[in-house]
Amino acid sequence: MDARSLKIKAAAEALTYVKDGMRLGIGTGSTAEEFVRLLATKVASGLKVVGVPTSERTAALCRELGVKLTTLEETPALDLTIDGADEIDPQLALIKGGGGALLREKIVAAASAKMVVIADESKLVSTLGAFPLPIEVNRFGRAATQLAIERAASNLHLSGPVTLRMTGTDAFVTDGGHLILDASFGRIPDTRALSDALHAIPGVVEHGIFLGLARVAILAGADGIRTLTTKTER
Ligand SMILES: O=C[C@H](O)[C@H](O)[C@H](O)COP(=O)(O)O
Repeated sequence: MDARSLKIKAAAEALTYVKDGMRLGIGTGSTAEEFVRLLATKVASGLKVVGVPTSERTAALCRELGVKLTTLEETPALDLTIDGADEIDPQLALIKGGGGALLREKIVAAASAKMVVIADESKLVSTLGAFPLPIEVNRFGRAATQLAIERAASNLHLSGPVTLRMTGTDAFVTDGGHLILDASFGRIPDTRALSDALHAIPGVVEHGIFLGLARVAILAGADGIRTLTTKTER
């Protein structure tokens, strides 16, 4: 089965969590887009939901397909967020931000009673970190912020290239107007320690380690769907 078919399978399973009247957080990325497409067909046949999109890209797709949107200002508490991930560990810690949407994704997930992650099973890893960690930083003082990130990582015995994300010859700019540094630290044994250390650096807006947010992971593979849940969800 090809990668897209697996994403569609995971997205279809996630749709079973969506109930009439729900306030949804709607993720970003190729897997989340498959979810939006399936959601839109349900909406067309009468399902009533409103969604907060986690990126301008997702917002545009929702508008195009007729999924009603709201904002966290109008709707500050959400029932359910469905989103993809770049890596998922067995405790459902995540790396996100491969598409640069990590800040809005984390705000939306944190505003939701439940977050369900959808992915193909290749995203499941025993320890996070093979995927370079996206770190969103303010444009001001970027080099100083990068140095502080490298020092904080070194204190945790982590090292590796930290590179400014580019699109062609220009720096990639997030929906919030910030830059992304991709940190290739390799395995991150203590994600909480790195998360706390990064949050303590002025200039770091947010990072792509998601802890304690996802409660369900729907993983599609050649043999079917596997659903992982956190202890609190069982
Ligand atoms: O910033 C982007 C998001 O965190 C995506 O959810 C993540 O990169 C996974 O994307 P995809 O489903 O395309 O692999």
